[in-house]
Amino acid sequence: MIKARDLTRSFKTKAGIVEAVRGLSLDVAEGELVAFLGPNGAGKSTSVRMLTTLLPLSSGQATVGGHDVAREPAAVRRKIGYVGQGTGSGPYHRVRDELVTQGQAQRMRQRDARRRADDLLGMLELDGLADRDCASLSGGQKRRLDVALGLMHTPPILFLDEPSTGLDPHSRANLWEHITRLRQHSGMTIFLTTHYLDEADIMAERVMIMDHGVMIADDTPARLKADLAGDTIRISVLCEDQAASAAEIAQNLPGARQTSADRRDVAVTLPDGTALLPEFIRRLHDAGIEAMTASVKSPTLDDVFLGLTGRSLRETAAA
Ligand SMILES: Nc1ncnc2c1ncn2[C@@H]1O[C@H](COP(=O)(O)OP(=O)(O)OP(=O)(O)O)[C@@H](O)[C@H]1O
Repeated sequence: MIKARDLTRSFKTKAGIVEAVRGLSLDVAEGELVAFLGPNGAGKSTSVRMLTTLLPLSSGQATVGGHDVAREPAAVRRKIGYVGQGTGSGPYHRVRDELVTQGQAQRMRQRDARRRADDLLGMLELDGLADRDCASLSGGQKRRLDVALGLMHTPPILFLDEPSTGLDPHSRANLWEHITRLRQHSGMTIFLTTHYLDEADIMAERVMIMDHGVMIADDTPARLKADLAGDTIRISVLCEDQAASAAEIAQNLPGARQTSADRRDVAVTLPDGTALLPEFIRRLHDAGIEAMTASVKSPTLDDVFLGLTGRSLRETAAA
């Protein structure tokens, strides 16, 4: 559904050339939900803007919905819905009118646009708000209207650029409930950029991570976490002088990657912590060391980014 090969995009600025995207290649199959992650300035929006025909490519090639983004931009636009960060509705228009106007801009007949608007209002639970001014909607309702606007022409591919930024956790969950339901209903392909790592982890079947204009990882969240981060077992021992021996035992566990000892606490990162914890406790016991506390922590996508770059995505985003 989406295919890109060696996409590049640079910008001329007063300070020199900014290479925002440097040789991006990706494939997204029909019906997939893919999340695009990366710190600020990684090149995500530039990539999405190229794929959605909003920005010309510097070089490379991309097809979306079977059409070349550079040579057939109008055909691409018919195949995609785009919900950007600042997309939106005119504040003084009524919700249903806004949808119908959008449909007509997409060359739908008025009758079809009205019917589609009513369907989407129902699916996104906005039907009670059809006659309200857009300006009076809550943040969550507004985002659902943005999604409805992007879907008026029934596109098979939906680009969502940070759809839930600024929403409270309840509204985020609610938006995702609706997007999931729409997807089950229509089998849409969804390309999502988000700053919320938990959102990407839970919602996406595949995660692509960008950094400094290049793709540095592309896999399912589960495989990324198992291959690039791993579980962390933490134990505490009775006294500080046992910690170094405990760390040595930890380092010899199958697949152990990284161990650390801090006073009475020892941590080890390895592929399957839950399965290896009893073995670790047994080896400690054989060496005359008792674990006073023990826990296993599953990795997050932030641990994956940290493993790849040595930086935390959360902290980079906050900075
Ligand atoms: N029109 C432009 N002119 C000059 N530089 C630009 C322009 N658009 C983007 N850039 C630069 O290109 C790089 C990538 O920006 P981009 O917006 O694609 O990153 P991003 O990953 O989407 O970041 P964010 O998460 O903050 O939205 C940044 O260094 C940015 O400053």
